[in-house]
Amino acid sequence: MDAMTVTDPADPAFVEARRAELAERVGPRRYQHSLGVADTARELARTYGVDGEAAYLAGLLHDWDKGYDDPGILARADELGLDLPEELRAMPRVLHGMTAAVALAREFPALDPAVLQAIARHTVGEKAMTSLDKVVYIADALEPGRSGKTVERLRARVGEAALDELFLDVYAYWVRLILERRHPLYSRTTEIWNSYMPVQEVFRAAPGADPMPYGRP
Ligand SMILES: Nc1ncnc2c1ncn2[C@@H]1O[C@H](COP(=O)(O)OP(=O)(O)O)[C@@H](O)[C@H]1O
Repeated sequence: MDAMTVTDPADPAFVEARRAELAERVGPRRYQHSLGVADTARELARTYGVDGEAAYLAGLLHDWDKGYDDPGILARADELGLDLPEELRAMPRVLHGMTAAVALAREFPALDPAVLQAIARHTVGEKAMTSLDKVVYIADALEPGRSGKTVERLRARVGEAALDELFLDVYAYWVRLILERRHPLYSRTTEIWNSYMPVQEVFRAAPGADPMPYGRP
């Protein structure tokens, strides 16, 4: 029997079947990246008390739809019935996680919704990310194939920093990269970032203080 015909996630052969299929869906570099994200997600899961097998599977499948080019991913989104705002239609590179989650749910209905959600959220994130979502998001940036000083500094924080802190550090790193590359930034990114910020303490001046202490020439 062809290994790829194993479609039940409860079957121990399911992961191997999807690995084989992924190797045909994406190029060799992207396949290696996916294996790296899967392994890194499993390690992060162990460190931060998350389900390791769910993390591995979400990491393995996060780039399931990365083989499509820009017109291809838009056609895929339409075929899957995703209702995309104009802004996202103009940013086809951010769509592959969202389409993958919907496509995988359709093809493998028994797949854990928590795994699908982590896949959907791995590119632009979301408010109220679960620990599994965060682990996959971080693993995407820190897998062994990624290099650079900032990546190394972030990697060194694994296990030292709390998961929430590490997630925000990686998120901030990605946003900086997008700005440095002069790429457009998805408008919800600010809203998502702000949702993780603590409520700011409001500074109140003493009664009778100069109302414009910083504004006077
Ligand atoms: N908030 C964002 N706004 C706009 N583009 C983004 C945002 N986050 C990620 N991207 C871009 O989406 C693309 C895919 O990112 P990602 O899914 O993290 O990579 P990969 O799937 O290759 O591991 C990249 O070009 C990245 O810069």
